[in-house]
Amino acid sequence: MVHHKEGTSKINVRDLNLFYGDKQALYGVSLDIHEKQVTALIGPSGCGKSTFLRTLNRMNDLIDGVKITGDIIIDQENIYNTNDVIKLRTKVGMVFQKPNLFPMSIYDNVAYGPRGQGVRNKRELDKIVEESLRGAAIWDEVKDRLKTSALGLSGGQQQRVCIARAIAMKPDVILMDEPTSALDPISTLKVEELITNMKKDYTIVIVTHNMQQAARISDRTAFFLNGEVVEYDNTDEIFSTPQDQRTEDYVTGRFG
Ligand SMILES: Nc1ncnc2c1ncn2[C@@H]1O[C@H](COP(=O)(O)OP(=O)(O)OP(=O)(O)O)[C@@H](O)[C@H]1O
Repeated sequence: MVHHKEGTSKINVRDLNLFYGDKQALYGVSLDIHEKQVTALIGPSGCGKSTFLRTLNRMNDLIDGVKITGDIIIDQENIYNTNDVIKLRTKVGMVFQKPNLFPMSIYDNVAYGPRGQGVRNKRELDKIVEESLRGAAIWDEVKDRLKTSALGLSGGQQQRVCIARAIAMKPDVILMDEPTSALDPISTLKVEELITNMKKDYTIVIVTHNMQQAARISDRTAFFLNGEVVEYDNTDEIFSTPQDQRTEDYVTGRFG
């Protein structure tokens, strides 16, 4: 018998199909993502991991000709039934593959979202900026240069400021699309440590090409192939005793 890790489900995906025009990219995806866990999405290039990740905060809405069927329920609410996409993206934040800070100061980057939501009080903004940078384990490195350009930081530091910028919006869920693929090994380790610490406060879904990374940091892993979820289970199970031959072939490096 398989013992599933404890956890309350935060996101329920049911029979999700996604089409880019005539081309179907996701086929009948159903899975539950658990609260305050790290869920990793793995699979070969082009299998639909990023597409799936982006459905969770409706980032695909921005692409012409996308059609989606099925349900994604977050906290009992079908996210495709709401008109308030801004609120959804506040609750479900995102960190991209390459750090994408704005050409402004570190402080202004982190304060950008809260200011947009109407926070004007300097004391309050200072507090949010400090808490967010602390939450992203970068405060000590930047506290003396908050007013300098964020683009002067190293790539690894910039990625942690991107995480701080996501945290500043007080999200429940943080989506990360290969957040360490542009980073050197030491920065990668720092971001992995950070993700591990963040799961006490956030539900994290991460796309990664790095299987060691999925094994190190995630609680659950979904293996995607050709737009389908082949297997979804506790990460330990996926890497030690996968049920499907295709999962085994992939995690042992026989293809991909
Ligand atoms: N904007 C788009 N328009 C049309 N097709 C797209 C678009 N974005 C992705 N696709 C196609 O959808 C499929 C899934 O792509 P997706 O980027 O989700 O895969 P992935 O598993 O994240 O790949 P990778 O690991 O290389 O990032 C691919 O066939 C891709 O070519």
